Amino acid sequence: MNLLQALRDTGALRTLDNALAQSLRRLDPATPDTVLAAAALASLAVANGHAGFDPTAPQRLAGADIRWPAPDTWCADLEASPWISQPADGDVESIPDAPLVFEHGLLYLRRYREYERHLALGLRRIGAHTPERGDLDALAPLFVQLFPDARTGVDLQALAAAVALRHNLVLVTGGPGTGKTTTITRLLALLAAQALHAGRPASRIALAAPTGRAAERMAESVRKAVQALAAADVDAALLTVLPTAGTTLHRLLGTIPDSPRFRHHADNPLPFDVVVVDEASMIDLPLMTKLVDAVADGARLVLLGDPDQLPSVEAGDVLSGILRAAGDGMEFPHGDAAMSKLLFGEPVWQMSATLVASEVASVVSHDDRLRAGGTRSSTAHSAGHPETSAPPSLARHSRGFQQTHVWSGGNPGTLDQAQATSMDSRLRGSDGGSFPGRRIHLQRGYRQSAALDLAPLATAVRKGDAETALSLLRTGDLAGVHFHEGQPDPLAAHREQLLAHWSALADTTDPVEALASAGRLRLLTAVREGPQGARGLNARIEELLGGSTRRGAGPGYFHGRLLLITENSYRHRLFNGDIGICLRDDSGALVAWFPGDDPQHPRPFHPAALPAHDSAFAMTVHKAQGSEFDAVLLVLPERFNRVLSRELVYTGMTRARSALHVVASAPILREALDRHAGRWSGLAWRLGAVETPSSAPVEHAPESPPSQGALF
Ligand SMILES: Nc1ncnc2c1ncn2[C@@H]1O[C@H](COP(=O)(O)OP(=O)(O)OP(=O)(O)O)[C@@H](O)[C@H]1O
Repeated sequence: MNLLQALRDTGALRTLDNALAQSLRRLDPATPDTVLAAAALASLAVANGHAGFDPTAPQRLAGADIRWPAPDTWCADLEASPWISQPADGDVESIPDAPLVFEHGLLYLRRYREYERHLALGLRRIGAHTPERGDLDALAPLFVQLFPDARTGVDLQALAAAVALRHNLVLVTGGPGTGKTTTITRLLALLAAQALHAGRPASRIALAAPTGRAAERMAESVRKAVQALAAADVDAALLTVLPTAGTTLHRLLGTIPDSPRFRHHADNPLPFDVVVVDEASMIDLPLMTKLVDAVADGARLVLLGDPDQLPSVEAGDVLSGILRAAGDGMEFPHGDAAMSKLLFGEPVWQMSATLVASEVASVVSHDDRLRAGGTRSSTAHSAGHPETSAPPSLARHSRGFQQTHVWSGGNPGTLDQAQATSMDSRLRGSDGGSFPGRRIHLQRGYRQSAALDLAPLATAVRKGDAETALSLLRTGDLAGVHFHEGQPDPLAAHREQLLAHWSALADTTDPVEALASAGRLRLLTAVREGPQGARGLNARIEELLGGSTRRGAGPGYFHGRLLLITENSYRHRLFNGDIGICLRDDSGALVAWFPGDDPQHPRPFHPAALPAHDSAFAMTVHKAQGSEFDAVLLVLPERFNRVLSRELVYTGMTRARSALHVVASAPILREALDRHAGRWSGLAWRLGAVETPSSAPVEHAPESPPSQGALF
C-alpha cells in the first residue's frame, strides 16, 4: 500500500491535508507518493502547532504502525520535486509557484515558511536599531530609587531594565509573579525620565496581550505597580505619562472585517515608540509576524512571557524560537562602563562577579526552598549538578564557581580580579550571536501567598521531575495544594462543594458581583472530549444545576450559567477565551454579561446574539491561558492522550491563586511530565541559533496509542 493511503487509513489526515495531496496529484499524476504524503503531513503539522514537518521523525505526527520511508530517500524525493522549492538562503523569498518549501530539514507550506522568514527579518530590523542612550548619569538617582537592590548584586529585574534601556528588542521571561510587569513599569518610568531630561515628548506606549483577559490583567498589574511607585515617592510627572489600559493584539493592530489583514502593517506602522506585549507564549506565528511587521522603525518591542507555559495553539511556538536565539543578557553590559556604572555603580570587572554571584545566590535560594519543603538535599545542586534549577544558560554560568568566596559567603565583592576576569570571558561567550534581541529570565517569585505554596511543585513539573511532583502532592505538605489520586470524577468526589459554589453564583443579580465571583473557581481539563473533558463535564454540571436549582429554566441558558466565548468577534468586541455569566434581569429576561474595559461596567448581550460559545464551568487549560482563578481543579484524563505534556500541567497549575486541586492518576501524571509540548520550527535557526529542527524541544512519542478526536 502506498504511504498516502496508509496515512488516510489511520484517520490521521484531515480533509484539508488530503485535498492538498490530491490536488498535487491531479496537477501532475507523476508526483511520487512520498511527496504527496509529505505535503499532506506538512499541512497536518500546521494544524498541530508546528511551523513545518520533519520527515526524519514522522511518527511524532502520525501513525504508530506506518512503515515510513527511510529518511534519506524521503528527503531525496522532496529535493527532486518541482512542487518543492529550496531557497539558497533563509532570508530570500521562496519561489511563489512552488506550494512547498524544504529548508533546514523542515518541509513547510510556503505561506508558513514565508511567515517565519518575514518574522526573522522583522525581529532583526527592530533589534538592529540601538536606542539613544541619553544621559545615564542623570538617570542614576531614579534607577537606584527604582531598583534599590541592584547595587547589592541580586537584582535581575534591574538587569532587565538596563538591558531594555540599551536594546530595542527585549524579552523578559519568568514564571508567575517573578515581577515581569513590575519591572517593565519601572522601565517605562525610566524612559519617561529620559525623555524629560532630553526635553523630548514622552514615549507613546502600548500595552497589549493576545486575549482580552490577559490584557486586562496586565493593565491591572501596571496600575498596581504605578501606585507602588507613587507610594515610594517617584516623581508624579513620570507616572502620569504611563499607560493605565491594555488592549488585545487584534485591537492594537486594527482588524479589518472579513480579512486576515490588519490596518497597521509595515506601510502604516503602529503609532507607538514602545510596544509591550504580555503572555507572548500564546502568540502564534502569523500574529507575531503581523505584530513585528507593524512595529515602527526605531520603536521598542518588549515581550513578556513564561517560556514554560504551553505554546500557542496555532502554529508557531514563536517565543521559544526567539528565546533560543536571543542571548541571555548575562553578558550585558560588558565593555559599557557607563551602563555598568548605572547598574552597579562599579567598574566592569566587578560587575561580572556580581552577576555570577547573583545567579549562584538564586540557585541557592531555590534549593533552600526545596529543602524547606523537605524534598531533597541541596548538595548536588550547589555543586553544579546538571539538575540545577536555573535555566540551562544561567546554570552554565553558575557551574564551576561554587568554590569561590561567592559561594561560601554570597558576597559579590570578595572575588579577586583574576577570578572575575575568567568569569567575564565565560559570560562574554554567552552573547546572542548575530541576533540583536536580548532576553532576561527573572527567577525570584515575589507573589508570596500564605494560602498557596505552589513554587516547589511548579518547579518539579517544569523540570519533568515526576517523582518529586508526586511526592510533594502525596505528602500534602504544600499549603493549598490537594491531590485527589484515584478519584477521576470531580463531580462525584466534590459534588456538594462544587454545586454550592455554582449555585451561589446565581444568588446575585448584580453582574459586577457575579463576574467577580465567577473567577473564584474553575475546573480545568486537559482535553475537551471524553469523561474528563470540558464538554462532558459542562453538560453534567448544567444538568446538575438545572436539576437541583433551576428547574423550569428554558433550554440552554439559565440564571447563573457561565459562558466561554470560543471565537473572535470584532463586531461584539468579544474574543476567544472571554468569560461571562447569564443573569435574569428585573423583567425576567436572561442577559449575558461580559467584562468591559472598566470592570465596574460590564457589557450586556442577548444570549442568542452571542458569537460561538460554550459553558465555562469547566474549560480546557488551553482556553485558560492568560487567566487566573482563586481555586483550580486540574483534571487529567484517565487514559493517555497526546495533548498531555509538562507544559500543559504547569500552565494548568499556575492558573491557581489560592488553592489547587489535582485530579489525576500517578501513571498519567508521569506520562504527562515525560513529554514536552515543543514544536517543529525553523525560527531559532533563522535568527542565528545553532541547531537542527530536531534539536529543538519536541514531544516524546507516546508509549500508548493516542486517542482520537478533537482535543481542544
Ligand atoms: N522587586 C520586587 N520587590 C517586591 N515585590 C515585588 C518585586 N517585583 C514584583 N513584586 C511584587 O510581586 C507581585 C507580582 O509582580 P508582577 O505582577 O510584576 O509579576 P509578573 O511576573 O508580571 O506576574 P504574572 O506572570 O502573573 O503576570 C506584585 O505584587 C509585585 O508588587
